[in-house]
Amino acid sequence: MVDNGSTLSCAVTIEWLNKQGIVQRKVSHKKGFVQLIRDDRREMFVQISAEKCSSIKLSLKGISVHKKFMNEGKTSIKFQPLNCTMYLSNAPPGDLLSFLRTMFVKMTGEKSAPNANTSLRTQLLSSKPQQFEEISPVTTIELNNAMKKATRASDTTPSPLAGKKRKLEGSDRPSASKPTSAKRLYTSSPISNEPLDFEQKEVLDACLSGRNIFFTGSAGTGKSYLLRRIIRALPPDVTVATASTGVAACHIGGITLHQFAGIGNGDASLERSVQLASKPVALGIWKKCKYLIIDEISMVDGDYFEKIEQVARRVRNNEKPFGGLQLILCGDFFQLPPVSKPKLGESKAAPPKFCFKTNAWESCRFNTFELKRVHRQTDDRFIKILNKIRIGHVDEEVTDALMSTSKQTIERDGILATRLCSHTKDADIINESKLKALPGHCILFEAQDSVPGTTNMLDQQTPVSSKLELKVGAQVMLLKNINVSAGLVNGARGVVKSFTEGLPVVLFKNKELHLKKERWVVKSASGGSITRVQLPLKLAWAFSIHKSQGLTLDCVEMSLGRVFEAGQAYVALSRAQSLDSLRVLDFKASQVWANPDVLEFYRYMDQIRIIPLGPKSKIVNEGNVLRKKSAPKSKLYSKPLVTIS
Ligand SMILES: Nc1ncnc2c1ncn2[C@@H]1O[C@H](COP(=O)(O)OP(=O)(O)OP(=O)(O)O)[C@@H](O)[C@H]1O
Ligand SMILES: [Mg+2]
Repeated sequence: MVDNGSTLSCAVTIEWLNKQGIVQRKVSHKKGFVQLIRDDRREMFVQISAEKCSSIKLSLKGISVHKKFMNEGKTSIKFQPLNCTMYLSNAPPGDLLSFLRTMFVKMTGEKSAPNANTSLRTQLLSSKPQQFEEISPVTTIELNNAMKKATRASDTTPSPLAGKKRKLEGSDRPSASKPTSAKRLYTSSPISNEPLDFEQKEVLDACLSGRNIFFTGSAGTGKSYLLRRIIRALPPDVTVATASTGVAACHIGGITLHQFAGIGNGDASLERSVQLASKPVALGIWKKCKYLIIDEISMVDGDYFEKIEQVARRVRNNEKPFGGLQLILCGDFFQLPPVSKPKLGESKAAPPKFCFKTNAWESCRFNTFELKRVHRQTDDRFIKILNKIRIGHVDEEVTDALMSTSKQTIERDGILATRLCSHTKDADIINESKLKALPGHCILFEAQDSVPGTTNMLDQQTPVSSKLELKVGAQVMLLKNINVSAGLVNGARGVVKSFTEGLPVVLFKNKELHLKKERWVVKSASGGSITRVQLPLKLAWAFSIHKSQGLTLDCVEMSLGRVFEAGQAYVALSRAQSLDSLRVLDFKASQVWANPDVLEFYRYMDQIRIIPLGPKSKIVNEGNVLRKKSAPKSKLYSKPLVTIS
């Protein structure tokens, strides 16, 4: 549970060593409870308890903490005077971070505590038994004081939590932009830097209550943002974070659903799929997993979803839905559907089958939530327009607003708009030809991959490619958050101005940045890590709409004449942050439609109130797709169909 930071539930092992360094006593709890407390002299202790065991108190005087793996839910605390070490593992990373921060902040403030100087003699002479109390939550003042002290003392005096080696984490990296673990203790704080809105908090609490959860919401409501927080609130050893596509998986630090399931593309028979999932590595993961998280669920094929549900029950030997796993799914079915390919011998692909149409979905009995507060856009008018487009509703207001963007100048400081294309090939051709047309030589940046033979896999699963060619004048996009407050975030657009020491200098919105290589870590299905080191850039004259799903883009233009999927126009338009940073070249109402199955699904979802389509609507069913033949003008359509509160 996320709390005030003074308690932690995780696996705990404590080892006491003798003078020769040999373990003379060891205590291990798979489900331990660790709490920060202090006695009446205000001395801080950590208390370790577990069911049916007596608790242990260890004084926090003279400790050193190894925090390098805190993001993986692991840390060790060495109690020098007691000659013992406590190993914490499988801790929800967010909780562990709060816990370490509370410990650090409280210990930093300790010297000024009023009772701190009470002499030991007075204490010993006192007839009162030693009293302990819980540590109170960290206040903003305490946090700021601790941060100031840490900054002042940096690099000279070790902090109370400094590890023995005090090696800056990441110093072996080619980039200096990764914060140290000590700095991350403050900056990646789940309370200060990554606030959740009320709706997001509600979903987080529901996820921690053990129920199967599906949360949805329009583009930019912070679904992926919240998912990252949920992942950090769950015990990492038993949590598998996945997404339907490699890039989306990388975005949340996970693997693809296909990698996790280990049954190939799911076309094999159930028996064969069970055999595949029963291979040692795959089986180990299936059995260990307790929480299965899937982002961009709209793109998971229904048949595949059904297959993995059956496989889960078989390999986990448990007849509950998904073999008793807790499922946390997230996505917006009004965005891109599963990619359906023609079956062998057939010329046309079958209409996409969504997960929500399967028995497996039904059996999971999801608690469903809809996030309504949009964070990507702030302009209410644009949000309203996007919400209409989402459900395939185009009226005069929508048409006028989008058509009026067709001639506006959105370019600034030589940064051109990114063209979103309905077909991947078109985007590739535009990028290649524009780069070729620039004067000067190309500089090639090749990725360094930690495991040979993983180039294709890493091309799929990281946003950066193995080979990147750049010239002065190249239009690029930043692929990592470098400095959030300065706007140097994933999706920021820029132009290459020069090269210094072989590395590009890029001008982003009024901000020049000397780029360095960055590291991407991809988890392999067996739990290992594969890394790619590359510049966090990609050519950005054009992108495919499919590749843009999930992104927030600075400055975009699009021609939607050749869109071929329900929701494709919505995905493209909703990447923009405002109408001022968007140019739609040839908008027509016919480019926008929603899938009728999706409309039906949302209509009946508990939390969503959809005003029924009226009899005057000119909505025609074409196969599996709902197309609007003309922009309806009736009064009925002057209201958005989805009520937005
Ligand atoms: N509670 C919040 N406070 C501040 N910013 C937020 C919050 N939630 C989300 N954001 C920001 O809003 C933007 C959109 O978030 P995110 O990409 O998670 O949305 P999404 O719902 O996953 O969108 P899409 O459906 O397009 O994938 C991001 O820049 C994110 O950092
Ligand atoms: Mg998202």
